[in-house]
Amino acid sequence: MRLQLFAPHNKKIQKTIAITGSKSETNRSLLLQALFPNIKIENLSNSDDGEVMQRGLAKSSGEVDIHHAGTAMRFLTAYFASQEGKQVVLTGSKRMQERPIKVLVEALQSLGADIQYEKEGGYPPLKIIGKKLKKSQVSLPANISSQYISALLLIAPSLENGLELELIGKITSVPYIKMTLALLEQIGVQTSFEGNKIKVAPKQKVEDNTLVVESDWSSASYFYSIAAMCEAGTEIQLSSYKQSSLQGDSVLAEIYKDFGVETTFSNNTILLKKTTEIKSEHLEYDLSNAPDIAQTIAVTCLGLGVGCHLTGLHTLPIKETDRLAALQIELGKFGATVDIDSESLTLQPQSNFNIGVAVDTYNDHRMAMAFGPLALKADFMVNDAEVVSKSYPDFWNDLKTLGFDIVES
Ligand SMILES: O=C(O)C1=C[C@@H](OP(=O)(O)O)[C@@H](O)[C@H](O)C1
Ligand SMILES: C=C(OP(=O)(O)O)C(=O)O
Repeated sequence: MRLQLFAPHNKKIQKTIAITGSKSETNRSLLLQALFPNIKIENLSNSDDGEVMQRGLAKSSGEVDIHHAGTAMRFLTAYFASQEGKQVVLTGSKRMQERPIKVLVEALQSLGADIQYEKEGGYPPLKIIGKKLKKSQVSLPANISSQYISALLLIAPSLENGLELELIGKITSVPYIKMTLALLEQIGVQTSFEGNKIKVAPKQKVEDNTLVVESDWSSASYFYSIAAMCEAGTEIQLSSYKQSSLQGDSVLAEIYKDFGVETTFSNNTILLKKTTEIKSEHLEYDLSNAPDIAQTIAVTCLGLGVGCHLTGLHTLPIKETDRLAALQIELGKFGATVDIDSESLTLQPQSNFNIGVAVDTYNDHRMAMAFGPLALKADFMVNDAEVVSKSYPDFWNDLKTLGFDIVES
């Protein structure tokens, strides 16, 4: 589906949007619920990634296909490996078969797991024969994806002696590891994270518990970008959010102050207010703790004619697509000058945009959603716009609610 996007007539937007639960919290909560069935979950994500996780957890044999969902791939690998009596082939989309999983597989194998590669070594699909894992100590590299670490931590309370992880190298995407530990703590599991060591105590049963998933901050990023590109006086209210979030992407509230967007928290909502015009001509952020908002920020900067230097982006080449390469190409279509290396992106400021461009999305929901707000500055098209369903199926409808004119072309 190709969509043509046009800006709202009124660029002083005043609207309210309800966003569903964080996909990261959802997929962790679902796994914990599979281990401890007396856990209840509220405000689940309605994303494809949440759905494939639910379907995967319901299976105990045959093929489990998690499509593009990185968290489902990594979390289910650990889950099935530790479930005696279950035997599956865990697979995913063509891209998922290019996303590395060796670090996690080797860590699980050293704990005693039976996992074999069905095709290329180091990559899905995986043949997993579930076993009772008896060992409780493992070391693994921490600089490639935090999802390997979260996957191990999530199954840790169900292992007879719990788990001790030693993390090697610089730890990436740290807030996601802390989110996993916080959810374990919420269900009564003892954890500690000191230096490069994480410990999780075993737990056979947990008290009845309801995990209330906060709405998705990565999804909120697109509304920050819209607010930043709108006229002063714009107010966009989003629910349901907390001031003390488990999601690292809540750093948006700080970052977007630089773009003239103030955030007010009240009664489980955030109000994004565009107060002032941006003053800087060049912005710099280290996004190693919040990699999923890199595309949003790059496009906001393009829209506002601001230059930026984004660092800490070393995980972007192994996400849904190589996001650094994809950004360089697609920002370039609007006339932008973009330099990339293996962990950073630099955008030069510019004031005119090419119009009528067709943005390619590379099976990456965030390529589509990050560019969406740019319709406030230039009419353009988005190819394969349905990709948004990976994390935010209602995205285009919510943009229409804000007054964007969106038609299929
Ligand atoms: O644990 C999680 O829920 C996630 C961790 C991050 O991945 P990396 O740790 O691979 O950067 C993030 O990009 C992804 O969208 C979700
Ligand atoms: C990187 C992402 O997802 P995952 O790794 O879970 O596929 C994302 O949603 O931006």
